[in-house]
Amino acid sequence: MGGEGVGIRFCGVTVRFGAYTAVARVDLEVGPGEFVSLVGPTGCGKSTLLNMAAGLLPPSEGEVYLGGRPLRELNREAGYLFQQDAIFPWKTAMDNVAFPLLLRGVPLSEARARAQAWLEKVGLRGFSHRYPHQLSGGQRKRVGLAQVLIANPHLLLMDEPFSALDVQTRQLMENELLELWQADRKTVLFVTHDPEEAIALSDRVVVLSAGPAARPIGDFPIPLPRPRDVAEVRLTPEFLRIHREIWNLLRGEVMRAHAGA
Ligand SMILES: Nc1ncnc2c1ncn2[C@@H]1O[C@H](COP(=O)(O)OP(=O)(O)OP(=O)(O)O)[C@@H](O)[C@H]1O
Repeated sequence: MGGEGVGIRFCGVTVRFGAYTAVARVDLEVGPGEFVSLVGPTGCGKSTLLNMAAGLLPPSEGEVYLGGRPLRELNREAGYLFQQDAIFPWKTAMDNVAFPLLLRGVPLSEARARAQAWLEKVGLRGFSHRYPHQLSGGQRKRVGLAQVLIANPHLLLMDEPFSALDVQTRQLMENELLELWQADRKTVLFVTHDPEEAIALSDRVVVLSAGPAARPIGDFPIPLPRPRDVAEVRLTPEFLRIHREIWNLLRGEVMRAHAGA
């Protein structure tokens, strides 16, 4: 697969839901091929920003640019992975992964061959004929990842994709994601409430303030060497230093969010 990442930029973006201002005057840029995580207290607007990047939600004010062009419709260069599984229960793993290709008119036999290759890349060789209910949570997540990546998106939007998994499975999936990402450097915007996950994965971690009118209040470069093992990197002094800095900023916002809830 080819396809480097495409950059995305939020420029003075404000989103209102009726009288409620969710995010206000957000300026945020994710460069081509960069892996950026958004962390912030619950309800601060992380999913709102992802939905804008997906072109599902227009800003009330400001503009979102995709590769330098204003994004005014559904973002067809983006692949979206949610916390909940979005795979079809009535299709096998193979047909779930082949589905985006069939939508594009790729013939069935070719789509299935490419789906099989992707199932192997995400560690599901031998599981292609299973239905989602015959797979574990981690395996279903792998099917979802293959289904998104087979469409070769230039931008990956991930909304707490691994938060429902147990710790070991989650770390395996995080390492696999990093490996796949290193292979062709798609742009990634990753939402998580967990600063440790954000630091272990990212090139930069952006901290959002509590809502209403949330906005970025910290932007931390993560100079940890790659390739990374997400479990091992957490034990390094550099990781702990960055974690302390981010948590010092985040803690106050988490408390503000709870006080306002
Ligand atoms: N369609 C909507 N109508 C009204 N309010 C909304 C809508 N979507 C989101 N909101 C509000 O906007 C704010 C931001 O929501 P969003 O889902 O982006 O937060 P989040 O940071 O992703 O939260 P969490 O970490 O809990 O998933 C919240 O207060 C939410 O209640």
